[in-house]
Amino acid sequence: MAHIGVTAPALELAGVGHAYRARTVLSGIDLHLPAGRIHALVGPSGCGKTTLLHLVAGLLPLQDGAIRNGFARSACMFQQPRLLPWKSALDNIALGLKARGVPRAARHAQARDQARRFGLDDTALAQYPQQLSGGMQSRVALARALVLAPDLLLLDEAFSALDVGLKAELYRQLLAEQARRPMAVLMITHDLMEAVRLAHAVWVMAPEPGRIATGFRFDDAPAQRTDAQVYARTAGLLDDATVRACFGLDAPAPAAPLALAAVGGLRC
Ligand SMILES: Nc1ncnc2c1ncn2[C@@H]1O[C@H](COP(=O)(O)OP(=O)(O)OP(=O)(O)O)[C@@H](O)[C@H]1O
Repeated sequence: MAHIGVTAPALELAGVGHAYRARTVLSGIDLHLPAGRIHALVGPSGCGKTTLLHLVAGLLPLQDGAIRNGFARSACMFQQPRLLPWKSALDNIALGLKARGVPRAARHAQARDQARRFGLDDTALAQYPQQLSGGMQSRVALARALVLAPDLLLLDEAFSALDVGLKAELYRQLLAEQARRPMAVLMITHDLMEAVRLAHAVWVMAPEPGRIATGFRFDDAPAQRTDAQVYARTAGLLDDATVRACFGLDAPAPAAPLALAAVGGLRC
């Protein structure tokens, strides 16, 4: 893997591309994610978001460009909780700690601690994944990622299968965790509003081949954002001609375009 010369902990992508056989699905992706920031990559289905995240996570070999992950500890959460069915919720949360060689009593104590912050009590922790609701399984999956105290968290459509109430709860928990212990988060989603709610920067991808078409910065703390701000900013993004083109939407109505800057957004 090629290296890029930077010193501060950051995730750096330069000119990253990928092809499946002869088909190029990603081209020329540049990204700089510093510590303590949340960046969202949004784009239509099939534009290569998961491929990009898998390249960052090292789950796919790098073909083109350079990726430098300057963070010491990374963790991932996927759309499917991917829990081990033969292990209790507690053991699932403690799995990564076990892989790191943390002794049983210590890893269970850390896992319990993390689980409590996510509203998982001892009864839930003793259960096996198939005994838990989908929402509980997602909490276990997020706790399993965060118990590792990652300084880079990769989220692949982690919340997209959840109902609105549970989404809001996991958003709160993620942001509370970030306030407690700042980490960089790279999340991919096709939900523009989720990106606007959680991220400091939203990068919008165009398809065929997948590439970053435009980006927006929101400098306020995600945890402080009100619903009204999130709705207004999402509407502002949806008013942008480049964003609309990326999602295959018609051109915006000519009347009264919403100035994104008026609701605290800046084009990157
Ligand atoms: N293993 C593979 N072999 C061949 N083509 C693949 C493979 N994985 C993904 N693709 C194709 O590459 C393109 C990008 O897929 P990818 O899953 O990265 O997109 P995505 O933006 O995450 O999509 P979605 O939002 O629907 O999950 C798609 O056209 C997909 O069909």
